[in-house]
Amino acid sequence: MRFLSTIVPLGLILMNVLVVGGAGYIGSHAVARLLAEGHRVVVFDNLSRGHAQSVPAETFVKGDLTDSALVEKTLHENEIDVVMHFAAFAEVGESVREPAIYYQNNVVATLALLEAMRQIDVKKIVFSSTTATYGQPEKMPIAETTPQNPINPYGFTKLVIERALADYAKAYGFGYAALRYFNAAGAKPSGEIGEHHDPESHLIPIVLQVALGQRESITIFGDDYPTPDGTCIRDYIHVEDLADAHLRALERLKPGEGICVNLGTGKGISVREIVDACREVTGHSIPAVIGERRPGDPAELVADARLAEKVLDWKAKYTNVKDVVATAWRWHQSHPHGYET
Ligand SMILES: NC(=O)c1ccc[n+]([C@@H]2O[C@H](COP(=O)([O-])OP(=O)(O)OC[C@H]3O[C@@H](n4cnc5c(N)ncnc54)[C@H](O)[C@@H]3O)[C@@H](O)[C@H]2O)c1
Ligand SMILES: O=c1ccn([C@@H]2O[C@H](COP(=O)(O)OP(=O)(O)O[C@H]3O[C@H](CO)[C@H](O)[C@H](O)[C@H]3O)[C@@H](O)[C@H]2O)c(=O)[nH]1
Repeated sequence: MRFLSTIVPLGLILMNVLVVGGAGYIGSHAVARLLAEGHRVVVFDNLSRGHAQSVPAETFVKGDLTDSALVEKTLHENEIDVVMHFAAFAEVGESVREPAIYYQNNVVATLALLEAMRQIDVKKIVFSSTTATYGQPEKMPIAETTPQNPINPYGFTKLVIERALADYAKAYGFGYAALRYFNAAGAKPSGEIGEHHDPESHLIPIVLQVALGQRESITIFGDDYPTPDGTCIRDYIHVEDLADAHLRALERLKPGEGICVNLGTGKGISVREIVDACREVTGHSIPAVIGERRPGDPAELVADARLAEKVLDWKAKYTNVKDVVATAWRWHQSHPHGYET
């Protein structure tokens, strides 16, 4: 007999959730939140870019998405109700240099996951999509009605899966959410878990590594963009706000329907402003040098997140970038080498 989701008072439905890529940065924060809410969680991750220490050991299954037998077994034995899918390669610059691994891991491996789900009749999924599916729109902020024209392979791979999910919803009755995150940032305020990529490519952790004395300076990739201070503008969304949106999406999945929403704060912050915020939070001078533009980088990406407010009843709680940086700084100070002891 299929283990039915437990219905507890106050209408909260507890589910069996498979978190694919749950040992990564955003996934581990979602896992912590799911467990805190009482859901039953199984983390499935090949640890290619994640850390077993970031999730409770009893929840963890090591495996690759392309190992269909293992994915099916995990779905079946744990009577999974819904999948949260974070597993992917997620670096714009790397995707330009190495598109093959992006198409393989983000497209081929995800299609294998969808097939395994179909085999076991698990048809609910929350998918990590991205702003990168929009490319460089002419108008800011970016709404969900903005055409999706990616300008780098990473964005294309995520758009392919959004389209596949829409078709799987229509043809097979999948219920899905494609959450288009803007730039994930920050860490759990307790400092227990946070961002650890090796090598690190994301702006805030790199700037904080300068403050920790692990790098001499931060290189700003281009100061000749058509933005007020010449550096790229992004919308930095706290990882705890992302986790919150996932929980809300989970409760709203319906067979045959898709929820496609932006997750951002609606505020654009330049690279220089991030460096300044890090200087203020850490009290370190953080030397910055200007370098070449990084291929594949759009000048400006800012969310119009009003649809998420309407559909998920969700709004970013962290709206001041200094508060976001402060949580990241707590994590980096307590874990200067990330999850490595
Ligand atoms: N970080 C951001 O700013 C951002 C923004 C938008 C969207 N996203 C998306 O959110 C998701 C999570 O991003 P993140 O920053 O936490 O990345 P991450 O690299 O920290 O986490 C990804 C996890 O997936 C695992 N994984 C990768 N391929 C796998 C496979 N084939 N089988 C099993 N496990 C596999 C990795 O080991 C890692 O633990 C990604 O899908 C990414 O595209 C991230
Ligand atoms: O050493 C650095 C690192 C980054 N940057 C700049 O800082 C900004 C942010 O760069 P990140 O690498 O931190 O993030 P991206 O905007 O490239 O991409 C992130 O957000 C995207 C969505 O907007 C994707 O989803 C992607 O997965 C995620 O890594 C960019 O303008 C980048 O050029 C620097 O100037 N110097």
